[in-house]
Amino acid sequence: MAPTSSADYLTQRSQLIAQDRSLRADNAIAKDLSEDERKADEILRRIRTREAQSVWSAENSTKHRHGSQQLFPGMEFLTARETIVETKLFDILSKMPKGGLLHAHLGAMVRADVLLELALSQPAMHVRVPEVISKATIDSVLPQFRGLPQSQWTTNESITDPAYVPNSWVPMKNARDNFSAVLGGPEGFDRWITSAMTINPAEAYGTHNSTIEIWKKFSSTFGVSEGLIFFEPVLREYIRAYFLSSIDDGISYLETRMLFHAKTILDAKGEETMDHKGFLELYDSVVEDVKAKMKEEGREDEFVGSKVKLSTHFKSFIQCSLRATQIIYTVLRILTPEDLEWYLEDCIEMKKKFPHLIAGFDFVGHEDTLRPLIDYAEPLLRFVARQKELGISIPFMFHAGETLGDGTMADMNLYDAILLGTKRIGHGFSLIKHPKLLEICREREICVEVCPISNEILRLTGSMPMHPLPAIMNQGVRVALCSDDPAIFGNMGLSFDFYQVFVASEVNGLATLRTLVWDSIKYSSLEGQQEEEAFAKLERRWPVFIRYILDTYGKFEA
Ligand SMILES: O=c1[nH]cnc2c1ncn2[C@@H]1O[C@H](CO)[C@@H](O)[C@H]1O
Repeated sequence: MAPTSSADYLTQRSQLIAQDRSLRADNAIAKDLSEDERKADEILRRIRTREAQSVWSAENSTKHRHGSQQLFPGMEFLTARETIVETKLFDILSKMPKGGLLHAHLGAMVRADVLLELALSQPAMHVRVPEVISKATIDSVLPQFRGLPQSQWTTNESITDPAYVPNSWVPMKNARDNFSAVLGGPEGFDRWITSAMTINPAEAYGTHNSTIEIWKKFSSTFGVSEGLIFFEPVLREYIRAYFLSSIDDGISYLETRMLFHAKTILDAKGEETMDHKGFLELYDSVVEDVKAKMKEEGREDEFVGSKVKLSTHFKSFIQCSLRATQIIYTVLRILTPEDLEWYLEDCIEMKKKFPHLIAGFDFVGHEDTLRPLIDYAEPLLRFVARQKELGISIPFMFHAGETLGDGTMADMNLYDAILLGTKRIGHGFSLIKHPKLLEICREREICVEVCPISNEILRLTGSMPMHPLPAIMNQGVRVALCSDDPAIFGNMGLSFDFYQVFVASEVNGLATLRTLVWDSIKYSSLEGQQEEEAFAKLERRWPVFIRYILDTYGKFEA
């Protein structure tokens, strides 16, 4: 009905806004904030408004060094990063307990400098290149690393000496120590390797500014880092560093995608003997180590999955089945459907051996250019039937719709993911184009693992204000924010992704943050007592976070 007075108009306006937002997951929580949370919400909003002016406005743009010439909230992350870390809002978000990280690729979870240090401590680690490294080749030639068996260790000195024999192995430490002074010496070596394992703003926003081009660079980083990571002594410390740095950012539960494409990993002797079972044992033992360390430090609330104390005779059985499920078994979408069979069988075997560790199954790799899900429908349907027979459950957690396409193979993956019964959707960037799928996701609570910074760096969006996330959230689809490949993008932890999302929408408030955090546990693989434990830990930590906001910023930002 047309409004009859200005009071009536305002009432109708409020109703219309409320209706429009009624589907949002944070809607109920927004009405249910405690007094302290309401104050914290006001502070957050005020800081956001002030920093939009004091930090992210045109007046500051001249200070700005790389990439885009303009500053604005939610702008290109690689250009904005050093500014973000100085803001009050970032300080607050970095203190927030984040819940779970549900979309993360193991091969890209530890900072390049930390990985380099871990690898350098191993005398077995060698490097080789197809050409001598010089000013002319350093920008195009990529190194290959490998932990060699002792019988194959070399005493070669340098990969920058003109006498270097192409493709011969050089101990990594020698290659670094003797890296030519013209190329910056040992620090030049570190810079070279780091830039081969990360994406910089000149690439993302200049030379590789399209999804196809940036994916070439992105894929090449994995080729360099895998030789450093997948060597048992490094891998063990790498996983530990991944857990501890995540915990430091307030992440208390990790559901990690591990690529099981290679059938073996190098053991401590440099031999290819560590099979998938060996890898899962190693992962498990690091989980236990980290849990023990957190317990020792009285920080059990910061990491989920500690063994539950039970006094019944079921104790040992229940302890064993109650540890956190943590690994999503992934393969590359280059496999033929025939080759996939071996992996599906292997995945079932691993699930039987490590019921607490295997949380799901997924395909990885560039959706725009590699095989679509429909190619695998038959073996996947048999896989589901096999699980029923065996009484086990390995839900699909498919990457789907990580694309700008409309009706393309990658976009169509969304239909297959949903028909195949996916529990969550990885990325779902193109989901917003599909009204029926949005409705299904909302009704079946298929949570979308949204990776905002990844999407921006891989050029699906120019900046956060252009990202479909607000539209997805307004449609009532459940979301978990995720970092995807932070070692490559520089968005370590989850604080950066939360930051970019929070500044890019005026609707977002404390209730949004709370909902995203709680949903990251609700839509994780945690169930029953473990899920309750995770929520209980969050309930204890959240008020400490709210107190921090009030105590640190309450006076100044009132
Ligand atoms: O966002 C992504 N979409 C699809 N595949 C990915 C993404 N991030 C990483 N990988 C793929 O995962 C493997 C390492 O586990 C790499 O092959 C990489 O291409």
